[in-house]
Amino acid sequence: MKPQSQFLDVVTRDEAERRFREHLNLAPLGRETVPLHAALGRVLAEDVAAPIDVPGFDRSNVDGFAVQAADTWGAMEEQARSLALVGETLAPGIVPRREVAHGQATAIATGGMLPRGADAVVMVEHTDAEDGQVQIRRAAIEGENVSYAGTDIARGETVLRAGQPLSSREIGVLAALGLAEVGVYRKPRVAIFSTGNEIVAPGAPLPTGAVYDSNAAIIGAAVEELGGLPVRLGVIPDDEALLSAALARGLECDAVVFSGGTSKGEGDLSYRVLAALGDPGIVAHGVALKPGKPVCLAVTGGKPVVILPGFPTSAVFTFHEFLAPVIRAFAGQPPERREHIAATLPMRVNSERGRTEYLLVGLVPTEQGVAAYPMGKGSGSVTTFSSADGFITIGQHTEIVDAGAPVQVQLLGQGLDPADLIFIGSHCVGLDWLTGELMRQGIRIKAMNVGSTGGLMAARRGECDVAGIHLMDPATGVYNLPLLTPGLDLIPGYGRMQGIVYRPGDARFEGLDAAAAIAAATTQPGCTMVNRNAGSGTRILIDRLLGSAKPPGYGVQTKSHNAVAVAVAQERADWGLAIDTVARQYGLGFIPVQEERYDFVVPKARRDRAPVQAFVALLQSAAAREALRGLGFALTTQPPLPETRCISTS
Ligand SMILES: Nc1nc2c(c(=O)[nH]1)N[C@H]1C(S)=C(S)[C@@H](COP(=O)(O)OP(=O)(O)OC[C@H]3O[C@@H](n4cnc5c(N)ncnc54)[C@H](O)[C@@H]3O)O[C@H]1N2
Ligand code: MOO
Repeated sequence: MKPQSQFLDVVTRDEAERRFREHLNLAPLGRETVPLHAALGRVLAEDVAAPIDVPGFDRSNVDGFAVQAADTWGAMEEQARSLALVGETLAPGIVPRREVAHGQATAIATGGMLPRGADAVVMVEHTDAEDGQVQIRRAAIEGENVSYAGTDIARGETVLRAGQPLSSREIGVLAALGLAEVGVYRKPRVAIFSTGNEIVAPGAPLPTGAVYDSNAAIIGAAVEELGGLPVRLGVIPDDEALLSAALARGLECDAVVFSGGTSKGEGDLSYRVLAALGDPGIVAHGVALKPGKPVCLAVTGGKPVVILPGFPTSAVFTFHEFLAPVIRAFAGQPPERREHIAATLPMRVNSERGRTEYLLVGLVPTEQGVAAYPMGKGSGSVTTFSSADGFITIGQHTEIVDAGAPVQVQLLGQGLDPADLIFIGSHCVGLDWLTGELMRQGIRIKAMNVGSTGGLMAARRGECDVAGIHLMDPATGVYNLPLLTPGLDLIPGYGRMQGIVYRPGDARFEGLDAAAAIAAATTQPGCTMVNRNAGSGTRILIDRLLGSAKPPGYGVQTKSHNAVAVAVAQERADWGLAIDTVARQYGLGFIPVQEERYDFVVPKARRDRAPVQAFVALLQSAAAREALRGLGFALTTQPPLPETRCISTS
């Protein structure tokens, strides 16, 4: 076997950033003029000084009569002052011709231009006009109901400054000044592509073993969010000539970013293509970061060129860490303001020594403050980044962060927006249906899938409203109920039939009952199983069925019903245990073994919260029961009576 080249120079995050920025000019790239209607979201490239006064004349704010205030003094309801009308009506846009002298008044509309001599306007409600006279029934003071010229914006005043992002409000100001176009920073053009023979553009069919290109979509949208213009070059196969050509096209833009093939494995060509760049070329390849270790940073002729690791979480993190601030600066956007909040880690976390680790977390408000749940699905996950609220940084010298440790969470969005109802526990498509219905009722839901045991722990700590669990007590064989502790209620859920899954037509299983199928599975040579993780209810059932037998594949411990089904469908294994709803999804054969209970644990202290009650009511509704039955779950025919529906332990 040919020796693998290793990362030659793994540097710290800060050192990588220093080297990268040393060769970049973090300033706007240039400016252009755009019409006002195209200015939304752009960044002003120049200070804007008002070319006119706004308003441009002394303006009446009401419909009424322009007067000299002194003429109205002493006027009251029962003691009106009579003024002579000058015989002109000042609608908006009319330039007054006649002066208002002592003892006179002019009819004026809201927005009308105040005539010479007048210094106040009396509202029409406080007057009566007839025969060329107006009776004033309320006194006015000088300036009453008048906006003087330039009070809103004075000519020459700097109203907006360079660097100001333009929202609808600023655009309104520019329009009020009569500006039809505005000078903004030009958007940096960022070339984006993905590499890998296995990467397929969304919309195309997905061959087995292939992966949809999520990185280019995430990065393209992020570039737009940062004020840049993505130039999408698509998916480039693992071919050095094609990659070089894509890079050359990319370098016509202001920056180039692509993902995959940086970790120096077989077929990882990306960094080799970058190695041909000079002035100065690659500045860092390998950063002591998790996720993101294989990120490769280069600069050529002042243009940043970055290879992101292929794994989506790693790609997004390293993009935001290194390239996002550069794109912002090129676009003239102000630097990002990063908000932190203090939280507590509910469970122990192990970290890799020698790498600064960014751990994505979901935040849950509790009585004691905020709990930060690790959302770790690994660097390969696409969903972690979108469902996390923030991340904590674990220093490169820390190996363990204990449960209960205080942590600082860097928020990904603006502020913490707590949900109305928090589910922590095991995932189930039945629960997906229920949460969808609750969301339609306007209830904001946060759901974290951490497994049954994690959910039960969260409920015990009072960190969730509802934990969906399916845990068998090994001593009694009873699901869920024996595991309750004081302070928890059990809301009965539904039954999920567990059974042996196999490929339809497999003569080793077809037509057998559970006992015969297990006997066949453990005696037929080469018949391979896929196991479940220790601690799961399904694993307990598997071990009961197998007794002392350990067939091939016993050591392969997947973490979900879906993973079992996929392994069997794709022929990495011949049989396993999963629930029938999942078996049906994957078109597998199914031999029923035993029903498991999927129930809901609710902390008593949260039982009376309106969203919890809405959940319980929904669960017991006829519509929900019908829908759950339709999904293949087992429900008792009669819902339990309200008094008995919740089984308490205290
Ligand atoms: N022997 C070692 N192997 C690996 C190391 C290591 O140090 N030694 N580092 C690991 C780390 S850390 C990471 S991160 C990954 C990154 O590897 P690459 O940048 O070379 O990425 P690929 O191998 O091309 O892909 C990884 C993974 O991501 C999927 N992928 C790629 N592009 C996309 C895309 N555009 N959209 C969605 N998913 C994508 C790809 O199919 C792979 O599954 O390397 C480790 N290995
Ligand atoms: O850096 Mo990799 O991103 O640990 O998975």
